[in-house]
Amino acid sequence: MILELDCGNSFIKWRVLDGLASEVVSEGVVDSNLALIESLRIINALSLRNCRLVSVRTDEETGALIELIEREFTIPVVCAKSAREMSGVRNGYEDYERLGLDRWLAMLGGFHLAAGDACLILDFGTAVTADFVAADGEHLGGFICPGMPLMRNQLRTHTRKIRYGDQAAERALSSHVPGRSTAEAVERGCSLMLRGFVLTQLQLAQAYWGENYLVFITGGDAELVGGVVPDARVVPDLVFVGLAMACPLS
Ligand SMILES: Nc1ncnc2c1ncn2[C@@H]1O[C@H](COP(=O)(O)OP(=O)(O)O)[C@@H](O)[C@H]1O
Ligand SMILES: CC(C)(COP(=O)(O)O)[C@@H](O)C(=O)NCCC(=O)O
Ligand SMILES: [K+]
Repeated sequence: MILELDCGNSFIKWRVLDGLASEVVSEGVVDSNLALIESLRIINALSLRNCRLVSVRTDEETGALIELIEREFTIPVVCAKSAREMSGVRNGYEDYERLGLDRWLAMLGGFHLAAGDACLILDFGTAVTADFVAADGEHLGGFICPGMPLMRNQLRTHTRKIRYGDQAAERALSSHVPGRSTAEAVERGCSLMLRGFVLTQLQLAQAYWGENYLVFITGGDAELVGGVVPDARVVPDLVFVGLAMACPLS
């Protein structure tokens, strides 16, 4: 079995594949290294052989997680690395190592799934990112802005009176009409910012490629922009698609 990890700024997304890497045996989202180990320990008949991971955390944090996994399961761990070019995609950053590895892998996955079309890849996590990959594999660049958790927390941290609970937040997003409570006003306001961001990305993609492009949406908060792009492909495991391409296990 293969353990796959996508270590974002807030959460670790994990999944266990069968020996042939063809089926997902188990998967989850955790907020710490220890929670990850606990989630894995309770899987019946777990027999890990390899681990591959991608991380946007510091080298120290990533190193500590790798050590923990090696110690706990005695398996080799491979880590996705930056590249100037891979699987037909050319990294568009001036300094290619600065491009977030989760973005890079989502691009590899998206370009692969697009099978020759240009693509716009949108990732809704702690941060929100947009990346443009032309049909010839050229990465034109992208955008980074705060995601829902950051926008919400900034408002809470820098105002005195924006305070509300998780349940009110959840209820607030049942519609996008002007809010009549703080929770509704903030949740709907931030959600509309994300939706507006998406529409702007679509305009740009259209200016580049007309109608000839695909939109991929991924990340834990992907559902916040559900319906904004009717033709988009929502691919929750897009980073894992790219991870398998960047870290093949023989
Ligand atoms: N099972 C889950 N556990 C935690 N967060 C989740 C879960 N499912 C969806 N989310 C949403 O995902 C968001 C985080 O997205 P994610 O892509 O995991 O971020 P990152 O990669 O930056 O850690 C949270 O704001 C939360 O709303
Ligand atoms: C943009 C990101 C913070 C997104 O991280 P996430 O929200 O998925 O945790 C991450 O890809 C990152 O740290 N990138 C490095 C900076 C860059 O891509 O230019
Ligand atoms: K991510």
